[in-house]
Order: sequence, then C-alpha cells, then structure tokens
Amino acid sequence: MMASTIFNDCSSCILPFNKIQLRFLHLGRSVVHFRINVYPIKPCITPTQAASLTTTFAMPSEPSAKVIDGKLVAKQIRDEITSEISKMKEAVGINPGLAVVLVGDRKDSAIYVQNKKKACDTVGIISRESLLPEDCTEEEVLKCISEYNKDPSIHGILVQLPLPQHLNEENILNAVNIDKDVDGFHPLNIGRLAMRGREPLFVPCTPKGCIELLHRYNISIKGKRAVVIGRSNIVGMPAALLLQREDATVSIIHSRTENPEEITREADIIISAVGQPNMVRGSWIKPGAVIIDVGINPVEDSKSRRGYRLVGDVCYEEACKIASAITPVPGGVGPMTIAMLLSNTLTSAKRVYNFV
Ligand SMILES: Nc1nc2c(c(=O)[nH]1)N[C@@H](CN(C=O)c1ccc(C(=O)N[C@@H](CCC(=O)O)C(=O)O)cc1)CN2
Ligand SMILES: [Mg+2]
Repeated sequence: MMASTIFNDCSSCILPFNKIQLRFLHLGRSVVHFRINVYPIKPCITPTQAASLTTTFAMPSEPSAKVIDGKLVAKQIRDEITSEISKMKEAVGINPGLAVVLVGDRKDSAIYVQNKKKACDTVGIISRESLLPEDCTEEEVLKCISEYNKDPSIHGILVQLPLPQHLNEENILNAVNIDKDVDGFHPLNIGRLAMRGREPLFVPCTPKGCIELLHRYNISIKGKRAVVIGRSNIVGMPAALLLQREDATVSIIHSRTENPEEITREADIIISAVGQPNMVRGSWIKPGAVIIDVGINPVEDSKSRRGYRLVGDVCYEEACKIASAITPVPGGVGPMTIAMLLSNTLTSAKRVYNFV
C-alpha cells in the first residue's frame, strides 16, 4: 500500500485502493494523521459492506448546504455604507478618510490594497496610500503612521500585513492611534475584545465579517458549540473571542491539537482559518453544521487561466453535502473583510463628528 503525498485537491486526492479510499490528513506543520475513509461511491461498495467496516463514513451524494454568499452580502453592506456616508456628508460636510500603509512589493498585498482603494471610491471614503520600499526602516514606517495619526482628515489607518521580516510588527501596530485603528489590531482593542464588560473601539475585519455573515443569514450562535481552526492574531484568536461574546461555547484547534476531527465533529459552527487547502474533510463535520471558511489557498490548476485556483481550508465538495450552510472560496469571507474595513472607517468618522 503506497501513498506518500499530502494532497491538496480533495477531488483528486482520492486513491482507489480496491474498494477503499486511502488518505493522508495533514494539520499545520507538525501533526500528520492517517485514516482510512470508506465512501460508498457508485458500484465500488454496497451499503452492507460499508456498514461492516468500522471506519465507515456515509457521504451523501448531493449538495444540500445553503451557500452563504459573501460577495452579495458585501455588496449590500457597501450600499448601506454609501447611503450613510451621503447622509453624513450632508449633515457635517465631511467624507470619512482612510490611510493605507503598504511596505514592500508583495503582489497579493498590492492587490488587496488596490481593492481597498476601489471599495473606498465606491462608497465615498477618501483614501490615501503610502507605499514604502521593501528595505525601509522601522523609523520610516513609524513616521508615516505618526503623520496620519495627526491628520484630522484621516479617520482610519491600516498597515497592510504581512510586513517584511526585518520590521517589528508589534511596534508598528502599537503606533497606530487606537481611535483610528480600523483593523482592530492594536493590543488595547484586542485586550478589550477579550474582556467581559469592555468594548473594543474596532473589531478585526475578517472575524467581524464571519460573524456578520452568520447574523445576516439568521444563523444563531448563542449556546452553540463553535470550533475555530487556527489561532492567528488576525483571524483565529479574535474570531474565537467574538464567538464567545455571542455566547457560543468555543474550542480552538491548532497545529498541536490531537485528533482535531473528533473536536470538529462536535461543532455546530466551524470557522476555519488555517491556510491548509482542503484540510477539513466531510468526515470532520457534524451533519447540519455551519461552515465559515476563511482560508484562501492557491492550488495548481492547469485548466485555469492563472495556472492556479483558490480553494478554502474546507473540502467544499464534501462539506456542501453534510453542512447546512457553507461559505464558498472565493466569494465567501474574503469580500466581507473589505466591507468590514469600510464599516469600521465610517464608524470612526461618525464618532469624531458625533453623527449617529
Ligand atoms: N492590515 C491587514 N492585512 C491583512 C488583512 C487585513 O484584514 N488587514 N487581511 C488579509 C488580506 N486581505 C485584506 O487585507 C484580504 C484578503 C482576501 C480578500 C478577498 O476578497 N479574497 C477573495 C479572493 C481574491 C482573489 O481572487 O484573489 C475571496 O475570498 O473571495 C480581501 C482582503 C491579510 N492581510
Ligand atoms: Mg472567500
């Protein structure tokens, strides 16, 4: 029996082995699980044979999950923001202002910054950009942030992440005025998010977008078992904090978690933000669970014009047959990130002008 690769495409990773499918499951860098899943695909295996195998997992054949359309919701939110900004402009004569600091020449970061600028233009937020070279010093970045901190026409400041290796992310994020911290990454905002009875001024955009999707699709969170996969400062950790603020019972899975699939199988809601293509298989999911997939992972695809396509952390083809609702990738959580940034920037400007 030979299989040595960690496969990234859940449809292509199935190795027919007699009537059994053999898979390797990989979590983060450190844990490799080995399981045998037996799916009753067409004439390969009869229901009786499947029932006799202890590791049997019956995969329904048709997609049944509702698709949570982040692209559509993000558009609705942009429309709402556009109308609020035009009212604010009428009342106080001011448009909100957002400053974006981009260091270095990562292609993906440049595209995100470009998309943020376009989104600002659409809703009536005035955006400014500072593009600093890859080899700039920490002092240069801090100086740039300090100028925006003092500028009254700027209500939100964000530093596009990740930063080049030589820069100290903590020092740089700490330098953003907490009142303009529309990314919600300042330690005071994160600290308040973690404390009962305290309110952060801003909540990080991607986790906020995940919760907003649940709200707008009337998916209840209170009392539910939620599992967050990944514990990054940008997504996993604040997502877990937000879910517990909504009265979910929250578990966090990370690269050292043993038997993660046993934990996810208990979850009513899964938020996955781990950056491992198709890691969460159908067999990890409780029937009827809600799946919010934050992963945006490029996988090779010779049929695609770009030579790759984007997939999530969750194997969509399997999950959509088991979950009750699921976000696609692309078009799920991604567009909500920028919509929430616009929303945080508007909130900041409204606070300055006492506009409700
Ligand atoms: N300062 C920040 N840095 C980063 C953040 C952030 O919120 N603040 N998040 C990510 C990048 N990001 C925004 O900055 C971002 C990522 C993805 C998308 C998005 O819409 N993705 C699309 C797919 C896009 C494609 O086709 O390539 C989708 O999922 O549908 C928006 C924003 C890291 N850095
Ligand atoms: Mg998405």
